[in-house]
Amino acid sequence: MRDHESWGVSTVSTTTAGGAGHPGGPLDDAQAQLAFAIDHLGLGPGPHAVLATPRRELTVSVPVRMDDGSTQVFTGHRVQHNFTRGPAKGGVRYAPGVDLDEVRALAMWMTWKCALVDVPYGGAKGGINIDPRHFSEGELERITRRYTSEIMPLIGPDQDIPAPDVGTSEQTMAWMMDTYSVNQGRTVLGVVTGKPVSVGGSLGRASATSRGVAHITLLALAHRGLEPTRSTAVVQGFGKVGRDTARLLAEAGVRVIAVSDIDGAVHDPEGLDVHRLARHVDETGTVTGFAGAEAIDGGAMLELECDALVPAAVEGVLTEENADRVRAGLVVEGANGPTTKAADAILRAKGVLVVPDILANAGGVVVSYFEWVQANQAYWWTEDEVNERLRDRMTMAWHSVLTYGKQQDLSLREAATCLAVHRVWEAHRLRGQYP
Ligand SMILES: NC(=O)C1=CN([C@@H]2O[C@H](COP(=O)(O)OP(=O)(O)OC[C@H]3O[C@@H](n4cnc5c(N)ncnc54)[C@H](OP(=O)(O)O)[C@@H]3O)[C@@H](O)[C@H]2O)C=CC1
Ligand SMILES: O=C(O)CCC(=O)C(=O)O
Repeated sequence: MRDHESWGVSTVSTTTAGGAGHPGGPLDDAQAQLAFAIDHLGLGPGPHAVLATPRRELTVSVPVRMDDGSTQVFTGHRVQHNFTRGPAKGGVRYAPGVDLDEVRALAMWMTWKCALVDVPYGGAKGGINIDPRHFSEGELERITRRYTSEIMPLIGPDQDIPAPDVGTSEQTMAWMMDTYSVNQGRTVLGVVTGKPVSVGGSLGRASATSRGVAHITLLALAHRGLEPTRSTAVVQGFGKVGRDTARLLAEAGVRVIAVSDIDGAVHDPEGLDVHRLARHVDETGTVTGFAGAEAIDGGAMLELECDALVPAAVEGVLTEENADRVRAGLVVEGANGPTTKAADAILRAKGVLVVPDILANAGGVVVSYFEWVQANQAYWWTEDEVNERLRDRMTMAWHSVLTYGKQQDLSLREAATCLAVHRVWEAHRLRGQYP
């Protein structure tokens, strides 16, 4: 691994970095989950301080020439929470309001997620505070290339491997891979995952997160004694995760009664025709206005009676304010951090089974791992091979969380976090990295 000091990358001290974050914000919640696991596992203040603190953080200015000739300077971040089990891994987010605390929380969740599904990575996340909808394709390309250049000291196929997240795409990853490769003077396919298949992406990666979410939803429904064809689902978000989750659930026979995007929600108690809805979104850019469905408020949609509610958009949508009105039997977290700590407690008290993000949406990073393995070996698997191996990993993770939760009388979130923290700390201990 390159010496980050020699690249001028700032490091962080345990006293300043990775604190509690905004009260009630994602970092606050992530830190509370870690504190619970540390306590439950009987690990002391030393392990707690190590795991509460990102190993590296980099904040960069991204100056970019706009189409009108002006120059704008954006702020980007890359946080590596942990890389004790392997290179850091995690997505890059382009969204308004992205800040260091949000990226810190998302990076910590990546560490637990990778450990839980036992891929040999640590956790990282990156982001730029922009609304990508307000920029042309050319501007997005220039923003991406400059951001990649600025975080270059941190990333690399053995160091930190970015992937798509909210507001980024396969195309973003192709630009990142190209920028990195041009600087190295050779093509480095393994530097990012979630690339287009024609430039070293994996078959099955585009729908992998959704495939994992749908598979876990079906396992959770079965756990509750529910047949897919007698079940209903509501999906928030119709992007890379939500859209295929809705499709795959519908293909499994689940009645998807409502979906939403940032513009609003559409509802049909008889079940939406998800394929027709996807065509409508391709034509109009939004789920709203879908013929034959009732338009409803996106917030009200979260309170519809259903068997499985799948928040697959942004964090902090199930809160102290609305959790008591949730009428779903299950919440399956397609998004990262959609349920606040307060909401989690309310849902648990109501008997709602919450399948946590680090389990439910881990399919993306599982197939990112497969993509990295394939790219490093320059040998490509069939889509069926990818999907089958993904399914096995997700099933294994589900059963291990369920079993540990039952044994220890823990919620699924508590069980998943404890299992993951235990694995990460075990790696620290075996490597001799403990205070
Ligand atoms: N992509 C991946 O592989 C993985 C993603 N995740 C997580 O899944 C979540 C979604 O990511 P992804 O699908 O990639 O992101 P996308 O940017 O592809 O899609 C986000 C979707 O959420 C919608 N949205 C945004 N804000 C709201 C809101 N307030 N109410 C309802 N819908 C909203 C967007 O609407 P609109 O289309 O109108 O903009 C869009 O449909 C994030 O939490 C991400 O971290 C987790 C694991 C892997
Ligand atoms: O595919 C990856 O590497 C990470 C995806 C991601 O950002 C996530 O799981 O939250």
